[in-house]
Amino acid sequence: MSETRPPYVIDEMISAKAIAARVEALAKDIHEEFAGTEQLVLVGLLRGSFVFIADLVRELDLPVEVDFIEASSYGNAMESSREVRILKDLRSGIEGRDVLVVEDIVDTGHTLTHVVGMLKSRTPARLKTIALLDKPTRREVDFRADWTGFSIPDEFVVGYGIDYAQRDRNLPFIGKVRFT
Ligand SMILES: O=P(O)(O)OC[C@H]1O[C@H](OP(=O)(O)OP(=O)(O)O)[C@H](O)[C@@H]1O
Ligand SMILES: Nc1nc2[nH]cnc2c(=O)[nH]1
Repeated sequence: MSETRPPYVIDEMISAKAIAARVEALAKDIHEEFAGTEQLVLVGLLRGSFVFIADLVRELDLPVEVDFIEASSYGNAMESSREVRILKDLRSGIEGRDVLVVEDIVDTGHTLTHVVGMLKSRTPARLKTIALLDKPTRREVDFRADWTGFSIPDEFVVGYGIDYAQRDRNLPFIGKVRFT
């Protein structure tokens, strides 16, 4: 789909080392919050969170179940459609259970607002959210994750699971896209 992507370079914004240190610290917070929970359900939002959840879960010394929802609102574009489509739902029921939704980035806030609303209607015991990145200046709806890795400026970012038109998810760092 290269026709949707003009030429660009990627400038590193957050190094792989800084991400690893932050994920380790976040895992300590999660551990404190959910210590004693019988089995925490980690819900990763595909596709962007797959790297973050993989690193986070390996830092958690808790009984966890891992499940996924696939949500999409950007397609191959750089602007949100504001219409969140659920392409894949959870396999497990979450009624009466503790749930942590794991997201890569909160931008307009539409994706997590939609997903949290949907999951709350299933009456979990506790539902919390964690996002690696937050772009607070872009918010269009009132949403705040319970834990955030890094607050970043209004730049279009890629790497560590996050794509530009399905590319660059495999970069080990977070970088900003700069058109050339
Ligand atoms: O706060 P918002 O403006 O709603 O944006 C955040 C969402 O946008 C991206 O998803 P995308 O729709 O690109 O799907 P993907 O995760 O499969 O790349 C990202 O992974 C978040 O889920
Ligand atoms: N790739 C990418 N997807 C997003 N979705 C919402 N914000 C962003 C961003 O900065 N980069």
